[in-house]
Amino acid sequence: MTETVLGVVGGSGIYDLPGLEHAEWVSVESPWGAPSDQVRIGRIDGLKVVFLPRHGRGHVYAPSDINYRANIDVLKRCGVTDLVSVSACGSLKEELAPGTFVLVEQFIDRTFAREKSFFGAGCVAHVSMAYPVSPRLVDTVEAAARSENLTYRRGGTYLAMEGPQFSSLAESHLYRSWGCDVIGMTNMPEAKLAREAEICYATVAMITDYDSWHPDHGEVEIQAIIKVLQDNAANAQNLVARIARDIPRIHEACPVGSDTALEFAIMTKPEARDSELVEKLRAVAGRVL
Ligand SMILES: CSC[C@H]1O[C@H](OP(=O)(O)O)[C@H](O)[C@@H]1O
Ligand SMILES: Nc1ncnc2[nH]cnc12
Repeated sequence: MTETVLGVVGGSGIYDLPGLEHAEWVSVESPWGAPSDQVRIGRIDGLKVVFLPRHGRGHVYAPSDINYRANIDVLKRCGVTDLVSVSACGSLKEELAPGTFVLVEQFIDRTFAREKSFFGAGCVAHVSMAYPVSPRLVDTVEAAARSENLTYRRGGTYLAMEGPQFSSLAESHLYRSWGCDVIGMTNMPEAKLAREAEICYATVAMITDYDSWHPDHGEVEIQAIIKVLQDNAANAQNLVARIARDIPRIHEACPVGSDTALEFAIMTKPEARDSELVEKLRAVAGRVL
């Protein structure tokens, strides 16, 4: 029996979580380097909540500069079982207007300049990413979105691009032709690393703009994005608080195996493993090492 610990990664515009009781900023060290910031640890209705601002307070890190491995490692060290990412995203569909919350189901990873795995030479592992989000966690997020009267849609594919520049018109049309629904720069490799760390993951994509494809909306403009983010920050924070109040206090087994992803994933024989890497893996993979 494992007690639920809710992790929240706050994206652009979300640098704190008001409503956390007994909250304090805590430094957590990681063998994977420096995380984006200290974590804010507190309680909501008795539940332990661990918040990490993805870009750091003051928005210090660009998407390619975020140390995703350190971030997931410190969340794991804090006991996080279930992680909700709150992310600003562009819309690739007419019906997903700015202000809509999309509960993402799938990802296409087009990032190319990031460390994407905790594993590698000396300890090789392959986990499944067929179902990257945890449906049970999304159930909780959806119920919370409904209770908060948010405009939301469950399902959708998130295209992760490298950035930091926004897409060209041709790229925007290409991603639409692939059937993608939203576009952002951060949820990969975050979702992959959460899976390797056996943490259930869900993404709340807050639509801030129509990317560059929409004939009536023109190019993406950061001022317009910031305005939508400011208008929606309270909604996002209320949503997280509701999730924290409603999520079951005992972590329920994930139907797609997020919390047991490493069970048979490690290929390298124990005697062939690199002891330094094994030591670094202690928090994320200690259960199976
Ligand atoms: C502020 S627009 C671009 C920026 O916003 C998104 O970040 P996050 O997912 O952390 O909310 C997007 O991925 C870009 O990093
Ligand atoms: N159009 C867009 N492309 C990539 N990331 C975004 N974040 C918010 N809007 C975005």
